[in-house]
Amino acid sequence: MTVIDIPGSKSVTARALFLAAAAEGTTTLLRPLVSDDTEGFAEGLAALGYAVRREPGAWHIEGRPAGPGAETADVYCRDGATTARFLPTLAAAGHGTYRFDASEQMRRRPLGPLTTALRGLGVDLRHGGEEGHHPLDVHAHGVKGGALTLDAGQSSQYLTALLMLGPLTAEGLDITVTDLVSEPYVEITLAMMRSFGAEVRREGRTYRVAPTGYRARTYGIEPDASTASYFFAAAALQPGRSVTVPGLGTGALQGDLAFVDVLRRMGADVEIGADATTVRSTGTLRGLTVTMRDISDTMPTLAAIAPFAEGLVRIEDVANTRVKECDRLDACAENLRRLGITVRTGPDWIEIHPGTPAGPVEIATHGDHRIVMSFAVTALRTPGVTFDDPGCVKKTFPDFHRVFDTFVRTP
Ligand SMILES: O=C(O)C1=C[C@@H](OP(=O)(O)O)[C@@H](O)[C@H](O)C1
Ligand SMILES: C=C(OP(=O)(O)O)C(=O)O
Repeated sequence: MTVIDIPGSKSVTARALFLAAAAEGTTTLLRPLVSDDTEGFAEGLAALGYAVRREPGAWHIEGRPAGPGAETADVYCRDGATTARFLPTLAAAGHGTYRFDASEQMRRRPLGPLTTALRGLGVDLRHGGEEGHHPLDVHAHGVKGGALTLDAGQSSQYLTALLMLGPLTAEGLDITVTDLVSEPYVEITLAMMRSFGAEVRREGRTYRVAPTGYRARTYGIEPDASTASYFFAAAALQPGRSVTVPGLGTGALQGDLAFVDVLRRMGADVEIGADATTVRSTGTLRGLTVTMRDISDTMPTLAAIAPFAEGLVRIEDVANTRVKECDRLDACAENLRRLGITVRTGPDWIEIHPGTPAGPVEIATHGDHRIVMSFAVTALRTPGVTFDDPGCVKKTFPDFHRVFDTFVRTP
């Protein structure tokens, strides 16, 4: 059995950075993810005037409950949607003038429901280009709070940003949600807000957040469950193999651990313990129809092993994967077809037929880390797979290729 240590969760690290920056006191984050997304977040905080000290294995953040220390700042959010959506929301609670911009792809990704909600709360927010997209100018003068309605049907990150803003408002926030994708990510947000001292409760479709502020603490970041999916899939795909990921067990915050339930339905042997998860191949991989609305970051992982299943794999309710680092439904279909696999797609679904992928093929990554990491799993049983941009894994896992190669070579 191979044991793999997976780096820290991107989602947990990003939330922890926000909460630490907003808290009273100094927070230490243990085992934060060190990657383009989270370094971009930390550098964004530093540009806003927060004191962030990064040591190997521990990041220290001095909280500023009144908001950014800088009166003006230019913040580049790189390719990270958590950075691009959470940081302008944090800055809105302070006093100053801040400009936010992001990569070309992040400029294309939507944030209109979030900017509309912030304006509804009285935030003076202007778009430098297209409405509902980066770049943004935030003229911050504190947020009074109140009630708002939000459509989070395209991204749960709008709701997460506003929930985390709630304790920093003068009167608290009531957020009523009309639609919501990726709901388990909101559960991560609620759990982490509470562990930094916030009071938040849910009544039906309404989240009520009290104006408590946050308290600093020492916080341990759990391993990234989406990253773990590549190793779980690789074990399920190869007869005789198994993998154990420590630090992700029944108490894990991240919904993406439920990817192992998909592998179990396909025939893998799965054991979720108190503090570790193990996946073993049984030599069988069945087709299935599965909704991935809650865990759509693992859609490419499943698509990449789908041809090896005995029957059709149909993945449903994943429309929002079209507005991620690339259009992931199209990118998966394009690359599977290059490998000779029959694929059909619709607005929010993909169907992958059984077949034997055949190289040599260069995978078109579209700069998307998950396309690389997913098709690296396909490559385990497909000679001749290469990538046009293998380095784009740096977004969430700069060391992916080395760690994955070691995993492949360790029996
Ligand atoms: O809140 C988060 O940390 C995330 C939420 C999800 O996004 P959407 O809510 O946009 O689906 C997920 O895809 C992303 O990788 C991280
Ligand atoms: C969609 C992703 O990232 P984000 O939305 O945080 O940029 C991802 O990591 O797959």
